[in-house]
Amino acid sequence: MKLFEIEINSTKNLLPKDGIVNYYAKLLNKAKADYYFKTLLTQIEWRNDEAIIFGKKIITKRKVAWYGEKPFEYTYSKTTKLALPWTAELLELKAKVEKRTGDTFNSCLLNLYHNGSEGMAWHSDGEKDLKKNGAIASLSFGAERKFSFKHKETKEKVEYILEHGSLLIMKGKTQSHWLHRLPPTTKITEPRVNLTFRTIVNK
Ligand SMILES: O=C(O)CCC(=O)C(=O)O
Ligand SMILES: [Fe+2]
Repeated sequence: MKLFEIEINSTKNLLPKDGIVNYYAKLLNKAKADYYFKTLLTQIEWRNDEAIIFGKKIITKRKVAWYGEKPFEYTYSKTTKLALPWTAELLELKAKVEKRTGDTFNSCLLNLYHNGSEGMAWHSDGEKDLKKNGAIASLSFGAERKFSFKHKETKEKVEYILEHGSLLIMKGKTQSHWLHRLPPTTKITEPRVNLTFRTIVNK
């Protein structure tokens, strides 16, 4: 009975319409999630992100990194990044995610939020470098944070807590119809690392 419930929960669509989002609370057990969290914090080449917003260059407190199977260029918020080669740990995590989802990925964007004051504003990940309607697999480590979706036309909202060691998949038409964000919060003082595995189309 328990197994059956877990099965249903993990494959259920969290969105009511216009896209597909699945959540797996425990892709990794606590010990494995702790191990990857610690390793990623020290091993990844974290850099402050630059973005051009309303024509002004800003440097975010949040840190980012971009890895992939080739030195892909990835452009968003009018800035371009060149992917670093996979690390052993990122390849292990990619394999786990691919096994669970049945999708394949060739790159990963990583975000480090030092505490709840750092977040990410409403956006969708439909940049033209990304495969159209391709799955995006989001792995979370560290502090539990709220993650919100907002429908672009109806403004309908859906919110979930992303747990340590969890996997969230966004696929189908999700990016065309929904925005998502990581809201800032004064309640969280601990860091969080997020990995989004993506598919960049070859140019
Ligand atoms: O940190 C998160 O959970 C989301 C990150 C995100 O939306 C992105 O990198 O595009
Ligand atoms: Fe995103």
